[in-house]
Amino acid sequence: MSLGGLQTFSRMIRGRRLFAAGLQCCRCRLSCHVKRHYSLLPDDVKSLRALVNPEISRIRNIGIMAHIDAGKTTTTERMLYYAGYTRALGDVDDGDTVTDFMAQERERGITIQSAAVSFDWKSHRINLIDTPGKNKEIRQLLVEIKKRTTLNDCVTTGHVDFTLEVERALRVLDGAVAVFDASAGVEAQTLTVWRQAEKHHIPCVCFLNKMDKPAANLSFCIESIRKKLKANPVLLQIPVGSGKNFTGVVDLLTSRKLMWKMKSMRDDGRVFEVKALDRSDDPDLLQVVSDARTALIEQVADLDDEFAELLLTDFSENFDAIPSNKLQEAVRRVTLARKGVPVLCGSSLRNKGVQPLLDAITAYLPAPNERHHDVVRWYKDDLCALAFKVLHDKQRGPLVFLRIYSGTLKPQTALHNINRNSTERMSRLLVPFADQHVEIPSMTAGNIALTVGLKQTVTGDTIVSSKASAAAAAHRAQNDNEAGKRSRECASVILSGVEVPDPVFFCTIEPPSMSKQADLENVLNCLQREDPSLKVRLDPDSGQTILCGMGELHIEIIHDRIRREYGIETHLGPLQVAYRETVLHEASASDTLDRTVGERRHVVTVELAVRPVDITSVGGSCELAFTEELEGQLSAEMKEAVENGVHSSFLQGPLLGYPLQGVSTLIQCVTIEPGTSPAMVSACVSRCMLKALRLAGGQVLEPVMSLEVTVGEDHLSSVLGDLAQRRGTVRDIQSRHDNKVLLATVPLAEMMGYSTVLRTLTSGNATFSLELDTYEAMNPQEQNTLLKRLSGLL
Ligand SMILES: Nc1nc2c(ncn2[C@@H]2O[C@H](COP(=O)(O)OP(=O)(O)OP(=O)(O)O)[C@@H](O)[C@H]2O)c(=O)[nH]1
Repeated sequence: MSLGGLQTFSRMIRGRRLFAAGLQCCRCRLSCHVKRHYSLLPDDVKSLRALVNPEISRIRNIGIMAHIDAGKTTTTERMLYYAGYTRALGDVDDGDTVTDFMAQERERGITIQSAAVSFDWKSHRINLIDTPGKNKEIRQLLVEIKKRTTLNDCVTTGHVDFTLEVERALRVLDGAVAVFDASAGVEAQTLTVWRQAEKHHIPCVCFLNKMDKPAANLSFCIESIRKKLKANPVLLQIPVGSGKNFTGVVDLLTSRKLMWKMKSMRDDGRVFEVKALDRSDDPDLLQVVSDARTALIEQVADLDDEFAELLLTDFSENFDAIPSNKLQEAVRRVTLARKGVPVLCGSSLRNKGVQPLLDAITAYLPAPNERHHDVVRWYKDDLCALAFKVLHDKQRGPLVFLRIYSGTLKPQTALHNINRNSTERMSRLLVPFADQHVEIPSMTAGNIALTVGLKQTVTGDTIVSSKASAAAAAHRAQNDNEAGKRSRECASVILSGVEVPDPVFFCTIEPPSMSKQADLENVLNCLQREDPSLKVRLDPDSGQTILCGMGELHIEIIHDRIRREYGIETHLGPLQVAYRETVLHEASASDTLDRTVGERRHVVTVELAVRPVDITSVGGSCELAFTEELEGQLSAEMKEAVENGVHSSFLQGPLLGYPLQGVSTLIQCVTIEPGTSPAMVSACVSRCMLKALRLAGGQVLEPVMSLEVTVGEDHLSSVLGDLAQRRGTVRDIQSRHDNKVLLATVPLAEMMGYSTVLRTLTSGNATFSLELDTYEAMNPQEQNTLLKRLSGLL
């Protein structure tokens, strides 16, 4: 239907609304006035061992996104309870919920790691992948960090520390539930996660929680979804009563009242009454429901041509008579096409409205086979899975969470990891149930599995059944691509994992005694496999272990986990900014290495040139090339030795020993006497590189962050003044309601203590987030100061 057609249709239906309103819509449903009592639970808690592979169309892989304190954990707990997987209602305020299972989380009442939980609801399998909440973690961790002397003057990097956790969870979701505090509407953090979900084209359902609060406001929330999220809210329920008197909802699809008539404060809300609206109901409610239902039909018809056609052909006399299943099918299409988001309401804490939310998840969010995954088709029915989380269990070793995209996973089989080019044996296959795991004999496409025995797999790796299967998939991809743009390499059949940003901070980490060094190394290896954004390296000069992370909180959490989970008390050195280096000019150098080791003489001569390249055009990396002549002359072994020599020089710049960026190297001549070892070739190349880099003149690059500050107009000028002193550049100042949103870039090194300063400047009325934007050359004066400071002269 054309836009004009839709508008005409919309006008038509608006005209009808006055005519068809109120009683008529109730009358047509009088026949359904059967009072029923629903108990959605079997008497006993379900046996987890009864879990079997569900049909793919009945699987829902979903996540819950929410602003701090919106009620994500409480809602999850209610879902598990009503689905029959927990006997008692968990309470975040008592710290006994199922999904927050790490010790730190229990103690702090926060959700750091994504935990996956599987449960069944009305013959559907729901795999709930927890997307971690951010601001509360940051706030609580800051309180702890402030208590420590070493990190007193700290930098907070806002969302940056945790973006990867959320991205990782979103990557494997098919749908999401956005939980809002109905008295607050859309808040800043939801906005960030919502944008991330949009990037992954994830269909969503909105749940307006906390309808029991006196300040809960339905129309305000709907407006904020429309305005702030730029989404199209499709209201499916009308709340009955408000504040303390919120007792249930009217389902606009069926015009039935779902009422929770609680007998006491301890009533768990399992049983609720479902009753068709009738004339005995409050006339105001009848009117509101009638208007809202007509508006819903109108809105859905505007968004879905199939529904609009059905209305105009079969129900043109009475739009309101459209069967609820037809309306539901249309809402589903609208949701899957991301043209609208169904909105429901309830109060998880008061045990109202969660069962209809579960119904909505199964009714509107997509099954795994309704989502498009680019690479998966090349595998046909072969196994293709993505490792989206690695955890370490003291008894069982690494536990790898896999999202299976195609094929079947069975325990006691060898699996091939394309990213690591390694094959390893998976010993056991489990269904994840927070910190309980249930063993099962096989798992099919669309599911979330937990595996034991994969020791090399890292978060983000693609797992297939064998090397041959990966090659067959690559072959299919190659054949299918007529233009032949796709390479024959495995890269084309790797699922896109999570992009790992470069770490911006680092610090030394020391064990309490040298005897614990090996244990610490082992722990750091485990942690790196869990979290690819954590980098660990050895300082070649001091021999110290260096932790590199996304932000102070990131490093602090790692520090905390080493202590709690592995029992090692470590000492962190001061946090330092991860600078980079580049060169200013082109320069050439040559070098000869002539060394006799034992009986053997090694002689090699190298000539090479380095030059600066635009750091933005090469995405921060360095380039290496050989002259055409050399390409033909060098053996594969010697070529690799030369490459190793160059790459090791890229890791340590000549000025301060920071990694190089934006440097292009051309190997012009390599002459190697027979008997020379590859290690000597690498050593000579590294030495020659150092000469060339020194001749080319060094330049320090510093991480520049993009900063977003939300502040009241009264405090804007003081925030701007402070930013100027921090070498900040203001990009834009936008208005958001009564606040100003300041967008700027600022060197990370200048952000020490920013959260404290901002709090003081604005009397606590500002929030900010910080993300790595780019690396930029420092001006000569700043660079000199830095060089002096780092060499101890200042
Ligand atoms: N009044 C009211 N309070 C609620 C409701 N749901 C949750 N709460 C309360 O809100 C607070 C936060 O609830 P949580 O479930 O921890 O929220 P969360 O979104 O999981 O929090 P994070 O994981 O830290 O982001 C707790 O004190 C809950 O008791 C509700 O429906 N009504």
